[in-house]
Amino acid sequence: MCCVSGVHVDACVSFNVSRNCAVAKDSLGWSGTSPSLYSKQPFNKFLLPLKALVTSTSQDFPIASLIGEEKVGVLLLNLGGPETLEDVQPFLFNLFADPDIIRLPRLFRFLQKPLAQFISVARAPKSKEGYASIGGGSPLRQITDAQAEELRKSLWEKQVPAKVYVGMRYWHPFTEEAIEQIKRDGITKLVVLPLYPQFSISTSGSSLRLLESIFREDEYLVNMQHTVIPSWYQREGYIKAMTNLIEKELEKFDRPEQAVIFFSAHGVPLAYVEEAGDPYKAEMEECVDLIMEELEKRKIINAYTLAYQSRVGPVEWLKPYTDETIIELGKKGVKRLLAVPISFVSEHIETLEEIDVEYKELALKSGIEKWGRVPALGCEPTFISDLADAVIESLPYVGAMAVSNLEARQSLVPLGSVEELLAVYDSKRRELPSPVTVWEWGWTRSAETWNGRAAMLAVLVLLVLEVTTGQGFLHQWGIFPSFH
Ligand SMILES: C=CC1=C(C)c2cc3[nH]c(cc4nc(cc5[nH]c(cc1n2)c(C)c5CCC(=O)O)C(CCC(=O)O)=C4C)c(C)c3C=C
Ligand SMILES: [Fe+2]
Repeated sequence: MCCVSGVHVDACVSFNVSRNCAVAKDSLGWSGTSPSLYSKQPFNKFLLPLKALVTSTSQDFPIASLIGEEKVGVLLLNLGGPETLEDVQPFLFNLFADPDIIRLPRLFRFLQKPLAQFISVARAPKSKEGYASIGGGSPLRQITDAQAEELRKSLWEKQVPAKVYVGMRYWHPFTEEAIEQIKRDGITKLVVLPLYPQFSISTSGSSLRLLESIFREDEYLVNMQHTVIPSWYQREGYIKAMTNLIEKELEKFDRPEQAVIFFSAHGVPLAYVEEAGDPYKAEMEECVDLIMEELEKRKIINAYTLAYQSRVGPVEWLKPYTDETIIELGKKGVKRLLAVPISFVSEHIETLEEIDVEYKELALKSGIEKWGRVPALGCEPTFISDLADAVIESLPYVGAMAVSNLEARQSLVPLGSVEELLAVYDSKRRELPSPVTVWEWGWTRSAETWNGRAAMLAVLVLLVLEVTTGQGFLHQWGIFPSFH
């Protein structure tokens, strides 16, 4: 680790990220994308000296005195997934109606729902095929419920009698449903824990934004003390749990030392990182670096790489892309590949279908002879116990003005209230270009409102015609077939 407690973290992380990319280049001989300048990201306010984060344990806190008569709740935030094939289109509608997934210029916000309807109907057949091939629906709800139950048990074993709730962003149980239950149960202290190890505007950010709007409108919630753990990829327990899984899968190879460790993260449009200040890429690179350091401590020094999967639409997403990288590695003569899904802690459609079927097939076609895949963490005990520790370590800051308070800034987990966390990235945030290009028509902010609206309505009519007839300019340009 290059970071020492007390060293200013901006400098520390940007050094770490650059070094990380250099290692990837050396070990595989191809150049990845250049590292983003992390010190320019607005969200780094919440990053803390890494050594402190990595070495923390729950034993540092007098737990009983923190809880007292309070009723503690933990709200796990997650994406949600369609449980049946009939759910697929409405699930996609909810996803594309989210301005953190498709952000239209202010002038065109009124088109968000029609556009979501259009894209969800267009995409549903392909998505349904994917969900049909993994058993007819997403396993996310079941796995997240099991994680919530294991987390509850772990907290109770650590003398924290908390209730754990699941709030999904795009499907049942919706965040609103979880909040209603939290109110019925009379929770007085709430820890908000997004189940994404790395922060992205499109995932944790979106869930927190929704939560903020719910909190703002509700008298009970406005007064409820809460804190948020926005990302936790740097925690020792998580890093060790991931490393254990990788080590175990490597042992299944005939010559483990020759397997390339292939971290595959869910992508985001490049503009999220470069224009909107999403810390996702920097956090991902640092996470991979920490796992590789832990492997090195165990004398495992395999070559490795990080690529991004699951892009939607034809705009540029984070690179290198997983499919192109697999082909590249095959050309370079790599014969053994171990895929490691890194951005999500449950099995889901993109591990079970995209990685296990599509990328495996591509790898075998590209000359890879032995393919392995690390399972998602699910209810792995080291991981669950570490999540419980993260919750316990956050308790002293529930209700405190964490971010503006020096003590909290130096705390063991990065904390902040929902409102404060969002304020930080909103302060610099510009409009996010949509991952779908249909609206990118060179409209300027100064364009006349009504001219613009009339033209966009005309486009909408064309789009509706295209969906209903299956023919038109988007099909000709291959825009629909390029959805993942
Ligand atoms: C960290 C993880 C994820 C990021 C970042 C993310 C960004 C992102 N996703 C889409 C579009 C889709 N995502 C879909 C499913 C899906 N996405 C994630 C995670 C991240 N998404 C998960 C875990 C899942 C699967 C849920 C499940 O049911 O198992 C889908 C639907 C599936 C499909 O049709 O392929 C879409 C569409 C965008 C546009 C985006 C960033 C802007
Ligand atoms: Fe996604």
